[in-house]
Amino acid sequence: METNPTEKQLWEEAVAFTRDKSPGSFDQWFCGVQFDGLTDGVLCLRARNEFVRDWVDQFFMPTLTDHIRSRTGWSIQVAWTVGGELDRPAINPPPERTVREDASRITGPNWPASEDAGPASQASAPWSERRVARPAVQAVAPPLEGLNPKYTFSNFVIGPSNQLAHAAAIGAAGGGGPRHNPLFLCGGTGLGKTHLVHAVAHRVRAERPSTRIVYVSAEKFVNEFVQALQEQRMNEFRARFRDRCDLLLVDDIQFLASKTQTQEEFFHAFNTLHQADKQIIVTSDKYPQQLERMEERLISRFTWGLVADIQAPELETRVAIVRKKAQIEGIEIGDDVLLYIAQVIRSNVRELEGTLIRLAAKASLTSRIIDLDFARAEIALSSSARANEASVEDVQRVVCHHFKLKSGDLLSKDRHKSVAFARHVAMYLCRERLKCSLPELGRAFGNRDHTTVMSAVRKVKALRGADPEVRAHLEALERKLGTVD
Ligand SMILES: Nc1ncnc2c1ncn2[C@@H]1O[C@H](COP(=O)(O)OP(=O)(O)OP(=O)(O)O)[C@@H](O)[C@H]1O
Repeated sequence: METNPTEKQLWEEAVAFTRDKSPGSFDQWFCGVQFDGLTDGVLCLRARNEFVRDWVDQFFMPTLTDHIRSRTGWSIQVAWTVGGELDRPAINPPPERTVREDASRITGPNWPASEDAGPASQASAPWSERRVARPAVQAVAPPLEGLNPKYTFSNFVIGPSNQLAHAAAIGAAGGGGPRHNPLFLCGGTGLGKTHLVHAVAHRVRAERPSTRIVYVSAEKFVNEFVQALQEQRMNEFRARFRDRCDLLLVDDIQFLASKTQTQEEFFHAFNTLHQADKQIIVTSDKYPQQLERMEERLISRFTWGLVADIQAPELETRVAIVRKKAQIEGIEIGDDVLLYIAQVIRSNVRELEGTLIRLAAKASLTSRIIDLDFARAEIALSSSARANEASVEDVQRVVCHHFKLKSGDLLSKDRHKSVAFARHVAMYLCRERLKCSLPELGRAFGNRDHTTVMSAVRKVKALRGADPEVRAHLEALERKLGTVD
């Protein structure tokens, strides 16, 4: 097919732009792709086989078509032809390379080591055969944005508080045991939900590298959806979350609250994947039934598989977690100090970890060893310093983070139960800890009357005595604000 030079130029620019991001892997795949033209926003490409088409489509096309779109303003659709001779491949294959060399070339920061390159016996095959030999390329999982390399199953400490969630995650990763679909992981902040989701992704990438994994936070899902709507790229968006996905991992689903259109879109993606028996894992800070401003049909789907909760870890698990983190970070610390940290920080693993890292940093700066006296003094110091330095804004920020609200929610007119509760808690904490006057607090919380503040403070004080859940929230918040006792 003859191509207009300008269009060809656009293609070449987009190729160069995309190639820059990961030249090794790009070359590996694009020697199996040919440009057949770009007309009226339709990009015609030919792929050597379906495997190459699917891979390129999923991992390179979004960047490539985005680039053309940004240069032209066109909405780009890709039309693939599969098979036939490629007389003008996008990248010319280098004539003399061994498979092992090729594999080491595609090993970048996000790529597994070259032992994934496939059998050495292939090294003697000609490039033209090797480049389409599935094992050589299939053994390398594509990059997956946002995964923490330390969040693996082997770095996860199992205890009574999380063993169900852990076993279910192993099952969802295909590691034996029952597989539940969807798997809904829920629990308070910093208890390891994201860690388990990343661990599933790492395990699947290592064991079944051709699995197409999509990992997003619910917030990112919303943003991508809105952007796709604005730019009229819904087909592409739907393809990403429905057709080109074998494993969907969505963190913090509670973020979809009130976003009805996004919920609708997520509902359809969920159904498509579920019907095709594609694994879905969702995390949330609440049980499905407690999700507010979420469509009923979505809530009911979340309960189709397994709802596995994670509770705050018990003392033994906390000690084991601090020990594991110390090993991972290479921090020398005695058992008595481990126990002390685990005793004073009770509700949140993220905080446990933060305390350990802070102690290690301070010890190294002051050339001290981390003994019990040092740990006691430092933890007390940082607690009171945090308490003294706290301002109304700090309290509001910590409360928003704890209850997963947006920063403006506490000052808004939103009277929804969960927002109002968080607002009352924040007012209570400011009054108790910072000794602010009632009118001062009224002003700081969206110009409310001082009587509103007074009744909020009274209400929370009463609930603290009567309701263990409220007490647990307050204790967690106070620890975050600096009272570790
Ligand atoms: N059982 C565990 N073993 C080892 N590390 C853990 C465990 N549980 C939590 N962690 C660690 O605690 C930190 C917080 O965990 P994570 O981010 O997974 O929490 P989360 O439940 O997703 O919290 P949030 O709801 O705030 O996003 C991470 O560094 C994680 O590695």
